[in-house]
Amino acid sequence: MIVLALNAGSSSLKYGLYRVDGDTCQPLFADQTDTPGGDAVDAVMATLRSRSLPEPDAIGHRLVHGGPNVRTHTRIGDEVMAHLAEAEAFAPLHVPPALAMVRRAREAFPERPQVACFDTAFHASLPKVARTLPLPANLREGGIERYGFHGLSYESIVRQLGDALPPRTVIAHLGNGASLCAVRDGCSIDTTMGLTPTGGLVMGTRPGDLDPGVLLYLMRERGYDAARLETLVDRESGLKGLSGGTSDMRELHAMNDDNARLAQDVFVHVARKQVAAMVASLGGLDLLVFTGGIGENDVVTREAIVSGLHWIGRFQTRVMRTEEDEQIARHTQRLAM
Ligand SMILES: Nc1ncnc2c1ncn2[C@@H]1O[C@H](COP(=O)(O)OP(=O)(O)O)[C@@H](O)[C@H]1O
Ligand SMILES: CC(=O)OP(=O)(O)O
Ligand SMILES: [Mg+2]
Repeated sequence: MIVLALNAGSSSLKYGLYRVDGDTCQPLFADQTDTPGGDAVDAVMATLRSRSLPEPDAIGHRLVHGGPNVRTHTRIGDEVMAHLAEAEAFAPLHVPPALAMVRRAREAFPERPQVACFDTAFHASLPKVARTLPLPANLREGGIERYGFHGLSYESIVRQLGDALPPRTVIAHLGNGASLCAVRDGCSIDTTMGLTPTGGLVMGTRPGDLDPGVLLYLMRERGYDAARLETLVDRESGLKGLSGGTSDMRELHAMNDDNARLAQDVFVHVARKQVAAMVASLGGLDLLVFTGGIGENDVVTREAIVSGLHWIGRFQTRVMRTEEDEQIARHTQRLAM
């Protein structure tokens, strides 16, 4: 089966065409553009056709959030579309452009199966104590809890490791968005992101964990409303806010500037501290895996994080390529059959 995998992230659309047959997933073409959204589906199809690549038999979409009601990868029908519309509110940076792509792909290929693959699915195994946010029951019952994200990336690392996966692993997905996952015996038992992909580590444009009092202060004393706060925490904070310019780690390394240095130092400080938190949840550490654009390519940042963790004792470190798109293709083939 030929599968088109569409991975709409916060800052890019990555996509790949795969021939999936049982356990083998052969890449035929992969590329990325910087504008996820409905129009991107037509642009991707034009590129594939211009290269005389085969037409997809099925299309798989990465959805960062499925809301409280959809937490397993699933074939897309009208009922799922209604749940996805609800999920927009939980991840306004990611879900609206991804959903626009689902709508356009369903319109363009009404007869071909479409599959939604969720970042939240891998974290369905979170124990109650890790899932629960310390809020009153009426809010918790409304689905306000820790969902966790980057699940397709974590799944792909667990799959690639296979029998080499030790009992206690921390996976660090460090890209534009960044999070950590504590994996015990192949299952997520803790993770740094929460209800939305804004929490946890310092990211390209998101702050990660922030004293909630900061938001209250900004509302009360500085007149920020919800829309202004959303822009602040989704687009203006993190590495970009700290450096006063770029969210791109490569550019930060190349700059000779105090704020650029501060941005890198805070990124490393928080990542190191949160790795230690994941180790505490696991009760020890056998393997630390780095993945994502920064995790895979940035030896300086990796070494800065690991050099502050030697007190943990003996553990292995590995750098692995995230295969989110292959993971989407595999699920799509399985669910489209
Ligand atoms: N060689 C490199 N050194 C340092 N950072 C890198 C390198 N290559 C990529 N990056 C960083 O990876 C980040 C993008 O990660 P990526 O996983 O591609 O993002 P996305 O979340 O959009 O999928 C950017 O901050 C970029 O600067
Ligand atoms: C969940 C998330 O932050 O995704 P990305 O890293 O693709 O922005
Ligand atoms: Mg990504």
